[in-house]
Amino acid sequence: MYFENLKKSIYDLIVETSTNLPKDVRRAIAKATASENAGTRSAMSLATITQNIGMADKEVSPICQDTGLPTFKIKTPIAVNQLEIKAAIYESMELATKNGKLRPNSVDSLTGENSGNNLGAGTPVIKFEQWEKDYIDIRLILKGGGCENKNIQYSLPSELEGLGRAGRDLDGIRKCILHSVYQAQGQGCSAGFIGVGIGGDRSAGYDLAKEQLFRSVDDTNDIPELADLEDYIMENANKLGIGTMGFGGETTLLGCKIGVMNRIPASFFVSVAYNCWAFRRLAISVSPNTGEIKEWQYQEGDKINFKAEADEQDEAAAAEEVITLQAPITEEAIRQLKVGDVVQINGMMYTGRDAIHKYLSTNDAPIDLNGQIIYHCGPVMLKDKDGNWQVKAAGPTTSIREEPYQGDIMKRFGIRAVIGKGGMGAKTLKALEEHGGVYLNAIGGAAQYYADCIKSVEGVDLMQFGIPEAMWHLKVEGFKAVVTMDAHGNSLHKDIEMSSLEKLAQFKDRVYK
Ligand SMILES: O=C(O)C[C@H](O)C(=O)O
Ligand code: SF4
Repeated sequence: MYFENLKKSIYDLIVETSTNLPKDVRRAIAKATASENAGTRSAMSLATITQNIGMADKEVSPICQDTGLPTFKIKTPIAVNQLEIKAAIYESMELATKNGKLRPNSVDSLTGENSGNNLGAGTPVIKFEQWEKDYIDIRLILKGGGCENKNIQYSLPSELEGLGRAGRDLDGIRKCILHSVYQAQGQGCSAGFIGVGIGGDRSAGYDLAKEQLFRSVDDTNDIPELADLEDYIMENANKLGIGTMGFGGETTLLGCKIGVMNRIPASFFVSVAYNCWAFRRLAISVSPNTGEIKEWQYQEGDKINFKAEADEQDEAAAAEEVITLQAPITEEAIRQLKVGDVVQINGMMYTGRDAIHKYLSTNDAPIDLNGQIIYHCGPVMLKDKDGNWQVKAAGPTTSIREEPYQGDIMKRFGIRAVIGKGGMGAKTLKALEEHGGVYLNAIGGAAQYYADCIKSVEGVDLMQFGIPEAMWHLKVEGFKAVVTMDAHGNSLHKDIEMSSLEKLAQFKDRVYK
């Protein structure tokens, strides 16, 4: 019975972590929502984010389609069999994947093959420790790829853009942390949380940074200097004006936790783990006798329940300014759009992310893409009992990874719009101008919100790349996004990057002696 109970406990932990955002994280998001000015793109994004959290609660479905690299941290009393816990984790992971609570996310690094069940070399990550207490503590974090790609490690001393020299002292550490928030821009689905590790070697430094993400958002650091630095960062990183999704705005950072360990004389690392707003981490205390859950962690304080429905008044006000796009779209219609416009899409869109872009750069498209829309998205899909595909979660992925291919592919196939998040670079911007195309920024992490806009799955191509990477043909209604790069050479991402760099430079002067 112990093993069956243990499996159930771990399964419940996985499902709750993927679908139900912790209370401390909800409070931080609610606070950001209250501080954002009404009518701005950031306020609109936060409204979608909170609605998405409410929808995930209601549907018991993934908050974000990227259920990340599941990482378990486990503490066991001396006599507990750790191999049994590992076996229970593997079985629960497989079941959670089969039930659409996790996206199949484990990919062979050499062949690109998706294992389909979230198991494979190095996945999930499981770390054990022993302790003297009489219960098992199991912590789980589901950290997505977009924010993981924005982690950064500094080796001091270092020259930092906007901030100048960062030396081997508390002030140098301060500069690194501010810089880490700047360099992430909106790409890690800001507003984000950061865990910082000072010291260690390169791997221990990142481990320490990630360990900080297991602290409660509302706790206070035991080390007074670091408690002060955490407050300083929270106050000042929010002056960078990056805002939700990098649209500009008041809140860029939702939490900052800093840990320290010794180093060796020659090395001085500051490692930063960036986590998106979809900060999914929970923990349980489990009985070593029965395998049952004794207690859930991170449950202090009030729980904010966000509504799963849009506010009707807000909707009506927003609808007045929304431009409707229906694919196939003409070049003329695209050239009329400008940065800042809010669009809603009705009709077809086709998913394409890393594998598809690489494929299309040397192969023909499986369908006619002329005038069509590409959506940078790797959804969670499940087959229902009649054999039809159902979309379980479908938010955008970080677009910048497609920068080497995007412009050429748009021109070659006549694609008029791409939807993603975080923006793209100079090469794509130039192609948009030459060819007549737009980049549409969707709200990162809003996987339930967008899944709801998808009315049917009309087909799928290139399934050999696995579920997240295949080309899904989706029929959508009222799919909202913001034009952040237009056909006139304008890019909101470029503008925010420049203005935030200027703001970053205000923090150049020494603060700590
Ligand atoms: O893989 C994804 O679906 C999204 C990823 O987490 C990202 O932020 O780009
Ligand atoms: S899409 Fe955004 S919210 Fe989802 S895992 Fe990636 S960074 Fe996080």
